[in-house]
Amino acid sequence: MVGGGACAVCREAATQCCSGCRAVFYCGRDHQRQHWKSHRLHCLPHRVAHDPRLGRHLLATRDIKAGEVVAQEAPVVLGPKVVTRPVCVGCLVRVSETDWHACSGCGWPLCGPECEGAAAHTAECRLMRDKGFRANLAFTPGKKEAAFCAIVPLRCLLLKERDPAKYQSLMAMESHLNERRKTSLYSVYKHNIVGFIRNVLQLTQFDEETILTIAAILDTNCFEIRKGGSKARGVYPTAALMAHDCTPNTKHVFKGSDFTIKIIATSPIKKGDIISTSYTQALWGTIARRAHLKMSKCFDCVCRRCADPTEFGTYIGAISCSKCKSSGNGILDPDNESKMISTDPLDPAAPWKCESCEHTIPGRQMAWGNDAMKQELDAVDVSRPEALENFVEKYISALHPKNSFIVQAKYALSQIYGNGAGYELPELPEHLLNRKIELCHELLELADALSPGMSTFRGLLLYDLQAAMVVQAKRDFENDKITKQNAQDIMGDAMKLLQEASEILRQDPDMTDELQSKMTNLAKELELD
Ligand SMILES: C[S@@+](CC[C@H](N)C(=O)[O-])C[C@H]1O[C@@H](n2cnc3c(N)ncnc32)[C@H](O)[C@@H]1O
Repeated sequence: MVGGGACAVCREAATQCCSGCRAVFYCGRDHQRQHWKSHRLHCLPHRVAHDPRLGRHLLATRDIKAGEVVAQEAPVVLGPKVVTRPVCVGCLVRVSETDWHACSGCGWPLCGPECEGAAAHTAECRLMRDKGFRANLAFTPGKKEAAFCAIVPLRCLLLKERDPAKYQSLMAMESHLNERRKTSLYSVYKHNIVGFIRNVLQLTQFDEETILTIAAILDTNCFEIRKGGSKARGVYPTAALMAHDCTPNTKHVFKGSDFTIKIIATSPIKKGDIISTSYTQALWGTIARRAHLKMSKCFDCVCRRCADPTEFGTYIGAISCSKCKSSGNGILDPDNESKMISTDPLDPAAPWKCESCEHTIPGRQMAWGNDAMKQELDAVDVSRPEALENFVEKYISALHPKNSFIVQAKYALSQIYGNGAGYELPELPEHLLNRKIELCHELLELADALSPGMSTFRGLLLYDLQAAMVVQAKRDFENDKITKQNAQDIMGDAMKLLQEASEILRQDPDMTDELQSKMTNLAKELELD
């Protein structure tokens, strides 16, 4: 029981609350029973808890099944990311760098005149017009821009008058401003965000501290939104309370034009368990994930995956042991699978040691090596499969086939083969079709360990794999390589994968139509004329 409120039925002062959500109060059992019929539709299975390490977080108030909706809410504020390719400030869809509509009121990019009156944009547009400010922007094709960084902080500040309750709920969020203030990013924010709001728009009623606090609240709490052609960020007060875990038990999707977030359990969550999300990338090794979480969210992750030097047996952060690979006479043994792992993954300074010999590497050296590999992979043109294949070939022996950098390149390849322009499944040559299937199997094995259950990552891989299997089976049958029975067996297996993928992805609005038509087509193809 937390605090008190008004009884949901009679509005009298009440101290008993619903044990499911703890958000609704009752004066007694009769009114609680009476209210249950309507409340059960809204009673979500979480409550807010607090602990010294996590701060506020969400706990399950009952057992939750995989696939169940845990929470759903509209954003309190929405807008472009800090650094982004140009987007429409009305509906947040990507716009072409060279062909966009300048808002007649303030000059900011819109996708077209129809977004001139977009609700998200009207208040700031009026303000800029009143202040005589007009944005004069030019964008370079393919380049991300920092010009949009002040839009969301401005929208937050404008809430103070337009919707004080929302402003208060925003200002109550964690900011980590003291840690962030010392960073070079916040020196840039002082110039770009504080300068724009206080000097350009003359909103001098907001001091530097308030503006930077808002920027820090956004950096700590925003969800990155990717939906259809839109890329944006938004604050969702309940969803933002979810703690991070590198193997989270939820995923989220965004629905509708208001980008409502829907949080869905990816694995069964027991009553009393922490409801978690991931603030980082599943395919990064522990060094990269922990450094990213420290820099972007100001904490040291100590989750089960981070604490396990093998990362659940995947060895995704490990590298091959160079001593075991070279047999002493200068000849490399490509089949030697000995790996170096951290002696204490929660301590970045701890040495790394081979599992089979006494060879060690200082922790700092591993961190530098990771930075160097990251730079090398970032420099690869990910739209060119040959460049990615060269990267894999160059490093697969020194790293190992399931090392994070190799796996990231393999994931990019699995996306291009079968989906990229010029690499669509029906036209894919046999060797690339085989490669696609091999990559999907390898990545699925990793997903089973690192993003298990109903994660979007697993769902998309299952979906991709079945599509490739169907094309391969049809081709092999047409070329008399397999019998009709063999082909139908493979298609039957593909149908099972598609059913699982559909179960996982059915809540994703971007996938619903495609899944339905795939199921219908595959059911027809099972006939094989
Ligand atoms: C999006 S907020 C979550 C809500 C926050 N705990 C609060 O009290 O407002 C993110 C912050 O929560 C804390 N946090 C979340 N997950 C954590 C974890 N696994 N370990 C330590 N701190 C965590 C960190 O302070 C992080 O910057």
